[in-house]
Amino acid sequence: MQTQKEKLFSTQNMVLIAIFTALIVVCSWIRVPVQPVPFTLQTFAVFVTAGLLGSKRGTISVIVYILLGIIGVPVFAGQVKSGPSVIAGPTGGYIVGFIFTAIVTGLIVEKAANKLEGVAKIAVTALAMIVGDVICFAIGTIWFMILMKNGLVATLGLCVFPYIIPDIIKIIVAVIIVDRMKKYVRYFD
Ligand SMILES: O=C(O)CCCC[C@@H]1SC[C@@H]2NC(=O)N[C@@H]21
Repeated sequence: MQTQKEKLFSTQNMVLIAIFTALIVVCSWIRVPVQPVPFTLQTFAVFVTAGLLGSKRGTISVIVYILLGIIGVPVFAGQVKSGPSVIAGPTGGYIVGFIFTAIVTGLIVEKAANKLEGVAKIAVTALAMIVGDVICFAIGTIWFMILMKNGLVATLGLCVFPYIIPDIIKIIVAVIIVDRMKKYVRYFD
């Protein structure tokens, strides 16, 4: 009988975690490098990862992604693309926020959405991603304000407003992908 820990770190789960870490890396490279905050597909990747793998495995994928960046692999999207200085920089709050996005989105999907069917399941999956995104933006914005000594309104103009419509589109696409792909990943649960 496998313990919870052995199950979480089974070979299948390690492979899944590696695949989804790679997805986050690739989605970080797909970016429009505007300053100070680039447009990227990182949140999309975190939504899909947490939606398909759930809270624990999804969060581990995000943490592995961040650790890769911290040790120097160029996986971040900002001007400086790796190293601890990125976390300490203006977009570091979003990167830390991805961890909480994965925890919260994964938990809501596991505990609520996966127990539902049809439209209700899709609606709760979308809600899970919206809540996760709001948390990421909140941490990213507060981080940016403190670091850049900016006011709230100016920071919202730089860090939130331009990204709302793109992030809504990402959520719609992520919900469709999670809905269609869930049956393949459930095999490994
Ligand atoms: O430097 C990094 O790697 C982090 C960049 C963070 C970009 C944020 S994530 C939420 C929002 N949506 C985007 O497309 N860009 C910002």
